[in-house]
Amino acid sequence: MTTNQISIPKNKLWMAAIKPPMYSVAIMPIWVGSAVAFAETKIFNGVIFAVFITAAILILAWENISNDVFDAETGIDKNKHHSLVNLTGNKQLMFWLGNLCLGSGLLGIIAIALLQKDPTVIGIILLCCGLGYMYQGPPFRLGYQGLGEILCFFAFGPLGMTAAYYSQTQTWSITNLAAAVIVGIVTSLVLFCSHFHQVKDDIAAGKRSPIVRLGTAKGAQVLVGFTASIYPLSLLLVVLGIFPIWTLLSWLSLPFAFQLCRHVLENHHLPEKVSNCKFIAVKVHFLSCLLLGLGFVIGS
Ligand SMILES: C/C(=C\COP(=O)(O)OP(=O)(O)O)CCC[C@H](C)CCC[C@H](C)CCCC(C)C
Ligand SMILES: O=C(O)C1=CC(=O)c2ccccc2C1=O
Repeated sequence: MTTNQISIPKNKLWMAAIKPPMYSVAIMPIWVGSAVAFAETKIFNGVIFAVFITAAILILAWENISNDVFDAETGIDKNKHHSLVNLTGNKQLMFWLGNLCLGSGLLGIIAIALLQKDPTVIGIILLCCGLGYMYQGPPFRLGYQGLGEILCFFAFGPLGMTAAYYSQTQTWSITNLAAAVIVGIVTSLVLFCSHFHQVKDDIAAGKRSPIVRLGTAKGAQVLVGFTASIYPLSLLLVVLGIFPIWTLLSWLSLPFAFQLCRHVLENHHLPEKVSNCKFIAVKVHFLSCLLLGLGFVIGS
């Protein structure tokens, strides 16, 4: 532990460990999927929406708590003072707390399936949880091979949003899948950003994150490409008549997208400066998804 790190107040470490802003990534697929469902069918069940959002938050809490548990086993988090395992010194407790969150989240999903008299949503969410486990759990640990962003895209994009749409309508939708591509990309951007400041620890632990593979300079260019892609993509979907014109409201997130790209292009090689880029990416994600969903509701 360096002197610098010792001086971080405990409450700040706890906030960094719990990562409250990150939970918007669990909420947005449910919001956008339900908004597309409302736009297409005029169906909205508030109880199912509220239960699904609570369940998604609990499932993401499991993902994050178990991430600290599994990372404690590989040693990659030995310098991460805001790891829940390092903060509590009790890996077993964290393991069971994570499982409690997963169990409670899945109970919410089961409740939705019972209300619908249809197990489809359970199947889709179990698939998402499977991807979440494969990201970090043995023997897979696919995140260590740089495959996390692909898993993330499918879990929060096509799968998560299909589950949300289905939970409202018990049908499927191509428009929802098109919106899921945007939500999936912007969620994976958050994960991609989280690697820039961790290159040294990742290499030491044998984790070949996308930034370890590409290098920080190329990684910054890839980030700009993917960030920029969501805006013309949404425009194209409007021009093709698949999205209502109001979905272009999501372009109001552009100032944060510019801030993100500029910040990472300038600081990709400076861990202490680039470390906050994940939270700028969360702002891009939050605003673009919030407004995308709103565009569907207003345009319906
Ligand atoms: C735990 C995640 C990232 C943290 O990664 P990392 O190990 O680099 O972090 P630290 O440096 O802080 O240690 C996120 C991983 C996301 C995963 C690929 C997919 C998760 C799927 C969810 C379980 C499904 C939720 C879906 C929802 C819509 C119901
Ligand atoms: O702690 C993190 O870095 C992340 C946590 C998390 O739950 C998540 C979910 C979806 C995309 C990215 C991330 C993280 O980066």
